[in-house]
Amino acid sequence: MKNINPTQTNSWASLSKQAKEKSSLTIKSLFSENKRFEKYSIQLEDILLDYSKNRIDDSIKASLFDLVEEVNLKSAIDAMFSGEKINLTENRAVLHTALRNRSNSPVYFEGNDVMPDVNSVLKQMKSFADQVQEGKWLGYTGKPITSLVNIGIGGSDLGPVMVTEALKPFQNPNLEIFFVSNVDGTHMAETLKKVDPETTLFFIASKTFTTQETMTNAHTARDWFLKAAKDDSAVAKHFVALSTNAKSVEEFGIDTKNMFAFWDWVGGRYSLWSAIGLPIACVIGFDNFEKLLAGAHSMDQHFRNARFEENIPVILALIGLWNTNFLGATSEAILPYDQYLHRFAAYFQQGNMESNGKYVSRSGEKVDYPTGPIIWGEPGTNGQHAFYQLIHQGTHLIPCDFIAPANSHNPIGDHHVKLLSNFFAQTEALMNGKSHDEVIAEMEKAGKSKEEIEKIALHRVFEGNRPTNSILVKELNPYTLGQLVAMYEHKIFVQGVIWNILSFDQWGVELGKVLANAILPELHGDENVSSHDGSTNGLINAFKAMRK
Ligand SMILES: O=P(O)(O)OC[C@H]1O[C@@](O)(CO)[C@@H](O)[C@@H]1O
Repeated sequence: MKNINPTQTNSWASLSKQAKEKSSLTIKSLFSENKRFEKYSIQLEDILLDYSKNRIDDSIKASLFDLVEEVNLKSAIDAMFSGEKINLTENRAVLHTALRNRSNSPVYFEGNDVMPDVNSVLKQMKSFADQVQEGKWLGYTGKPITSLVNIGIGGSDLGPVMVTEALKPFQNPNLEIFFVSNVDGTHMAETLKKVDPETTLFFIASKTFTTQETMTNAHTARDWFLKAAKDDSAVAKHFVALSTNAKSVEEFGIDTKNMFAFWDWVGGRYSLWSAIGLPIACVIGFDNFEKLLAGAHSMDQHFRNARFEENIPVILALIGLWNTNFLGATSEAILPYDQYLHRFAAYFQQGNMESNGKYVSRSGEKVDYPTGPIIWGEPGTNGQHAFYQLIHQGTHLIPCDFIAPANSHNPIGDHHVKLLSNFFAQTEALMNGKSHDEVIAEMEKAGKSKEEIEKIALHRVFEGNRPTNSILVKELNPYTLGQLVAMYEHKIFVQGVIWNILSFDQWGVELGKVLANAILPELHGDENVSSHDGSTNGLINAFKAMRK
């Protein structure tokens, strides 16, 4: 992959120039051109992306596509899919796409086709998931497993949480799944209240099998379990490991035949497609897990083969880049109008911010342009009653992705059309706003006095011109969810390439862990500490005083 500073490209210069010259460009005015919706929307199978409500005209769009040519995106895509070690600082390949390579065509890493190993783990996962689904995986007292508890954090938690919540309609009604991630004892304590050791299966999910939170929770779960089972041999029936680290799995006391492996070329935040997805497969069934993989594979094929001008992840990446680097947005909101997707934004907080929250470029220099945005969001319509005030009338530009299924799994009464009426209305309102004249006319029509109009009309004006993408999916199911997740994964990849940063390591999470390990022993005992700055010393000593 080439090492190109994007700001040195001709297209970046053109985009900068256009951003200045077209600063008064309004989205609304762009719709005077007919067929804008047709030109600025794209459909892939059952997913429609409408990106017409953005401050982008044909010449800006052309320059954005010139940019991906200048940064040689095609060779970057090929490098990733062909197993090159593009994760330079960890000297690893990035091949989560191989996990869902339903074509089974060879994928080479260091000269070896990884597909036989991928398929072998999938076969092991299927066998296990089928037993759990059919009530054939029995606990130490001979009862079928009914409660699944995933113990993991970050990419070993967020993906399985998001997917099992999103696909709740596909869950086996005889099974219940719980997730423990925080080292806060409350998370484990509250979960253990809900499960029975005789019928509970624990998934210890950790790529490294060293993460403090996960190992602490795993030991606590095992102690809790053995208090009831009283026999170490029972652990094998109630604990499985999802990891790349067989040695540490064995040291924990899990038989490696109960270990589901994955590989260093799978990043934690890209691992739900791997053995980390075993709890997903157990609760929705392996057939549905395969549909999830198939959806992601379909998006992979689209991403690899579609012309950039008709490439959904590339389009989303370029719109995000325009908003971030030329319109000054610092965050992006993901607003799913589907309650089942209530953890979707949280998932891509890690996916996006742990990938592109970087300030050093591939060449080791500090970048002088914004990189990864802050990702946040909540389901609609709840967000409308919480933070849409700021999105509509705040001082920040907040590009939003609205996502909704055309069909609900719960078609009760007129709920769904009400939900979707809000979905459509919000992007319309964010684009068109409401002018001062419109407000005055509205208030006059309502019989408001001149004084009242003068007093509050300005507060009721909506500037509009706030950019949004709308993503309409026929139905949220394993296949379309797989497509949506892969779509955002590739958007993030494309932006990392353009920003010339390394999207697949995460050195930024290390310092806090190291300092916490140094502080931990200081929290025991009564003596005051003085080894830190005044604030940290003061806080630690106050903590210790409060505990007496
Ligand atoms: O799966 P594991 O090795 O326990 O890591 C958990 C999470 O911790 C990190 O913050 C890396 O330390 C995330 O990247 C990762 O998903």
